[in-house]
Amino acid sequence: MTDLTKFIAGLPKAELHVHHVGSASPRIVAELAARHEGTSPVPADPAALATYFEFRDFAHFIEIYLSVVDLIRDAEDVRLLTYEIGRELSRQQVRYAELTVTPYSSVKRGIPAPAFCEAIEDARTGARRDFGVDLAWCFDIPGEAGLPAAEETLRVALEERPDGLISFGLGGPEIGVPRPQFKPHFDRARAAGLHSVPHAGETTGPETIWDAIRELGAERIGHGIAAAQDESLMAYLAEHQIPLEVCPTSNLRTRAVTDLAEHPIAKLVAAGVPVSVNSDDPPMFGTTLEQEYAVAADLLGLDRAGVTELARGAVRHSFLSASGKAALLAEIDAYAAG
Ligand SMILES: O=c1[nH]cnc2c1ncn2[C@@H]1O[C@H](CO)[C@@H](O)[C@H]1O
Repeated sequence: MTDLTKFIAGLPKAELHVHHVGSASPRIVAELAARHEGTSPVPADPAALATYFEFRDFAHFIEIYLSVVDLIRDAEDVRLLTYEIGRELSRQQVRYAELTVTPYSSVKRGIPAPAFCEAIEDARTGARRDFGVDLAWCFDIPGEAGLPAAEETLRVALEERPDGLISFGLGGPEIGVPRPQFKPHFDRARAAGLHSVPHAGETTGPETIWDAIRELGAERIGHGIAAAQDESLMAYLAEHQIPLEVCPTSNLRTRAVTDLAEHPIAKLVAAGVPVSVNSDDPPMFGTTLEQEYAVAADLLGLDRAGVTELARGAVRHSFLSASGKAALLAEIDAYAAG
């Protein structure tokens, strides 16, 4: 383990772009697959999952992702999965994470919204108590399910309003899922005090990011790597300090980029675009947040001060309270000075 890797391992962190079901560890996925033996294509053997999580392209990734979503069949599955995510985050010194949760996918599979929200809130309480990790929720629309999913996601957000809910997002494929159709839903979510953080520019071009800004009022962009194709967009993101939640290994494994050496994060940073580094769906991509910091350090030529600044930036870009930000920034600074 290099000195920088050791430094990253102990560095207090915030994670802003990590998906609920996408964070299910091979052990949890295998346990759920065994519970539902014979009714799912997902292997019940953790070792076989590595092969199962190899993706031909983004559409194939979504297909595999949804096969794991099918394993989440009751509130206890939801609670177990969410609590264990807290354990894994604490192992990486993550103090705060904004977890992207897709209530529509579970409600559609028969888990009532109140039970779903109670389960994630139980896990949130447990993660804070047992692991010292503060979880917050982003409720996202699974874009491939269109307007019915948008309506239901907004209804659950506004009617259930779990304590940890802080933002409203849009995930799933971008191709064939134009962002403007969701303007009414984002308008109502923002009017209710939720932050707007849609995915855009992951698998489509800069125009999707412009739509996310102009139509959905995006305060941050999920991925947004296509901004590197549009100088005026990068200048706009830099001027208005609209951060990109960049997930380098995700982009490689879903084939959004062909080679890490070609990843546009360095171009984005050079243009002054604020970025954070995130793991997205860590077990599915064979990565961790720690590893993403190491990948970013490599791509950006960062030393200890550089990765410390990455961690500070994620805290600044987060929707933590001012006091929460101050406390975590102070902890990061104390660690870096040690
Ligand atoms: O990298 C990603 N991009 C877009 N959507 C993603 C990603 N990772 C996980 N999801 C999830 O895929 C589901 C599709 O129904 C959504 O729940 C979205 O949150």
